[in-house]
Formats: sequence, structure tokens, C-alpha cells
Amino acid sequence: MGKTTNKDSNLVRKGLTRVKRDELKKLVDELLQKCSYSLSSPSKDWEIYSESWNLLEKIREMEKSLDRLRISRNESLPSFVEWMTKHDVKMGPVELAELPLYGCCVKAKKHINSGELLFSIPQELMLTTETATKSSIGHFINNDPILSQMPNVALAFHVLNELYDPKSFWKPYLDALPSSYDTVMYFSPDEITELKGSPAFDDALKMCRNIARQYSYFYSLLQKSVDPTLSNLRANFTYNDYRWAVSTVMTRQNLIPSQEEIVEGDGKEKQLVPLVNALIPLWDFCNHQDGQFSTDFHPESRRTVCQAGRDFGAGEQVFIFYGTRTCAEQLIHNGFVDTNNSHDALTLKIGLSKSDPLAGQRAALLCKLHILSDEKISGPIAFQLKAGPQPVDGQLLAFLRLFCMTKDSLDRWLQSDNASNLMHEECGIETEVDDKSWSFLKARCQLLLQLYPTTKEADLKMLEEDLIPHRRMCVLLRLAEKRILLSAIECAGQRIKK
Ligand SMILES: C[S@@+](CC[C@H](N)C(=O)[O-])C[C@H]1O[C@@H](n2cnc3c(N)ncnc32)[C@H](O)[C@@H]1O
Repeated sequence: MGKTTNKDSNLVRKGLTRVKRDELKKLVDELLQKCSYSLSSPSKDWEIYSESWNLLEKIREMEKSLDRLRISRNESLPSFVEWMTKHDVKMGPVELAELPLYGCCVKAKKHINSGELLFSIPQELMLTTETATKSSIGHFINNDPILSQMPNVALAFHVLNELYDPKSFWKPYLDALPSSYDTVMYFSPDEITELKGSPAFDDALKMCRNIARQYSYFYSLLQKSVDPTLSNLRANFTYNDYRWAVSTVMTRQNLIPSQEEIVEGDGKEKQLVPLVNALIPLWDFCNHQDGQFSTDFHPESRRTVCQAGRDFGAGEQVFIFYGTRTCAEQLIHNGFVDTNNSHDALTLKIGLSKSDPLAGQRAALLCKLHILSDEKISGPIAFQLKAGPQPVDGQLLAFLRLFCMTKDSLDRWLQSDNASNLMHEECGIETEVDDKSWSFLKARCQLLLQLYPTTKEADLKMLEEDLIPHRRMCVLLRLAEKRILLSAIECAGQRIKK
């Protein structure tokens, strides 16, 4: 049995005297208490965010002695490539490079045709939630209520544990990762403020709060534990490393089919193979561009195979398509904003008024249209205002219409077998109801526009300046959102005129 006193160097936090450890513990306890406050309002959320930020600044200062010295990414790339070659990664005519604004990227060494193989990566190289549970900290992951329920957090812990192990199989890959990220946990309060007016502002505060809460929870758990398999985590775990590991997973993970054997249901139907979160070395060095998916997981060879989604010229950066995220989701979950985003949309939260005597009938019609479910008929509903010339989709159109209907109209549509026609432009609805619907949408969008402290013109002017990346991302996002609102106002105006 190993020693369990604090004299064992494996059982205490590195780099801090006992007095400093006590001081740090106090700060971490205060942070946990602050971030566990459950009631939410815009002013309270901001207060918690800024107080937590101040605590985290003090914590980061105290934990500074544990900051890791890292070699530059450029220096780490040759060992990473050597490691991949040794482990049977098949590379097409591509190479790794560093580029301003993009960090590392994959570049074409010669002209690549659409459909040509970019690379194929065997599963043995991937860090997954399955390798996490099979690792030395597997029992910790399986038994902790957060880690066992949140695969992305479990993967972040796996990454951290491997990072703290100088003999880790994944060391060449981990060394080649960025040393910091552009996720909102790396934003200063001034930078986050640039998101005011955008729905992403609340999401950013929530994200920072969740990560701070998780850090303080795990810090206390690790310091209390005497489990020898957690010694590296206990000695090295810092907020800086935690936000790094979480951001690594958030910005780079993909899903692959589980490796666990699938039991067939009484010999007849094959059960669907569950998906697991994975970090796929090399695949995760490709940056995103709008387009189509061109990556597949081949279950027979257990390899991730990535093909060119379009032609790429010699020397050109090779992009892949990450998926249909809005610009706000890209900012919050991926740490970038791509304004050439054909999937962009703005979340519009609208609900039925409790004081509306027809609220029950409107809710019943929403249920009939499957916009609401019977289990949740109160509270705001999140709709998406789309970028482009058609900002209003069928669901939002139907909501606007039934929101503005009279009792007679509601009764008729509730009894109709063709209620789903409300989601289509031409549905034989009274002009008066349609006019009211578009006027309501126009007024709501004008109100939302006023929530942003700056105008579209002011944003455009700011973008002409040499903005630091975080500020630039925020300005790009709010500009994209204002464009969606302005286009919805324009569209509504035209419909009313009609
Ligand atoms: C999966 S990684 C891609 C490789 C990454 N550039 C690196 O340095 O390792 C995703 C990250 O790349 C960057 N990125 C990806 N697509 C981008 C884009 N279109 N514009 C700007 N940054 C992008 C963002 O920082 C994002 O968090």
C-alpha cells in the first residue's frame, strides 16, 4: 500500500507551501459557491461572471508556478508527423503548416481533386471516451457523477492526465496542440462585453460559469482524494490547464462509432452502434469552411478517412466542413466566427403571454403542429431566424400566425385536418392575420436590434481597424446577427405592403 500522509509528494499539490495551499483552497471554495448559485437574471449572471473572473485571476496567479513550458508548435510538428507515420497514418499530398489567423492548418502540396484522399487515421491513435475509461483513471471517470454522465468532460480529463504523463503514448500529438485557445474562457470581461445585445452574451457567461464550477469541484475532489492513480492530476491540476483541456475537446472533438462489441437483439435487428467522443490526431488540424462533410469512419478498417470536399490548388490551405453551426455556436463552441456561413441563424425566443385568455388554445395548436410538446407548454420557444433572403421558416411562420389569430380562427385551425398548412406561405389565412403576424415580427426584430449598443455602421467601421482577435470575432458575430434582423425587418415590411 502507498503512503497516505501529506508527506508523500504524490499526494500534494506541486509548487505551493502549506499556507499558500490553504489560501488557494479558500479561493476555490469561494468560486464553487459563487458559480453554484442557481437563480438566473441578466444582472445576477453578469455579477457572478465578473466576481468569478476576479477570483480566477487570483487563482491563476497562485497557480502560475505550475504553468507548463511548451516548445513552439513549429518545433513539435516533425515529431508529430514521425509518430503518425510510425503508426500507419496514410497521408495524401498534404502537409502541416502554421498560418496567421488560423493557427495550424493542413496545406495541399500539389493540386488535389475533389474526392481525393487527404488522409486516413487508424483508431489506435485517437483519444476517446473509451480509451479514457480503459486508462489508469478509468475507475475515477466511471464513478464520478459528472465524468460518468458528461463524455466531453471525461475526455478532457483523459487529455489532462495524458498531458501530465511524460511517457504518454499521445505525447507527440499533445505537444503539437495549441498552447491556448479563443474560446470564451480565454476572453477578458471587456472582450465578453462586446457580445452585449447578442444571445451569445448569455451563452458565453453560462459557459464560463460552468467551466469555473467544474474546475473548483474537481480541484476540491482531487485534493481530498488519496487515490495513487490520481497523483499526477492532483499535483498538477490548475484552472489554466482545465480550460485548456476543455477547449481542446470543445474545438477539436468528433464522434466515432463505439469499439465495444455490439450485441444483436435476439438475432433479428442489429442495434445501432453508439457514438463516442474522440480526438482524431491530424483530422483536427484542418480548419473549417462552408461546404459538405467529406469525412467517414470506416468500421471494417476502424479508420477515419478524410477526402477533399472540393478541388484545392497547390499550396492552398485544405479546409473541411465541421457542420451546420450558426456563427454564435461557432464562437461559443469552436472559438471562431466564419461569416461565409450559409447555415447562420439568430435564435429568437418568443412565448405565449400568460395573461392571454386564448393562450391555452394557441398552445394546443402549437402542440398539434409539433412545435410544442405536451410535456412542455409554458416558457419561451426558441425559433431560428435564418440568414439569407428567407429569414422565416415554416415553424416560425405558423407561430406568428397563430399568435395573432382571433378565437374563431383558432377554433377553425384546431379542428382542421390541414393545420400543418399554416407552415406554408399560401394557406388561405385571413390577410388581416398575416399582416398582424408580419407587423409583430417586424416590431420584435426592431426591438432586438436596439439591444445592441452599436449600430451596423459602427461595427463596419470597427472592422476597418486593427482589432485584436477576440474583439474582432465579437464584432463579426454581432454584425452577422444585425444583418439577419435587418433582413427580417425588410422581409416583414414587404409582406405587409403586399
Ligand atoms: C479543429 S481545430 C483546427 C486546427 C487549428 N487551427 C490548430 O491550430 O490546431 C479548430 C480551431 O481552428 C480554428 N479555425 C477553424 N476554422 C477556422 C476558420 N474558418 N476561421 C478561423 N479559425 C478557424 C479555430 O481556432 C478553431 O478553434
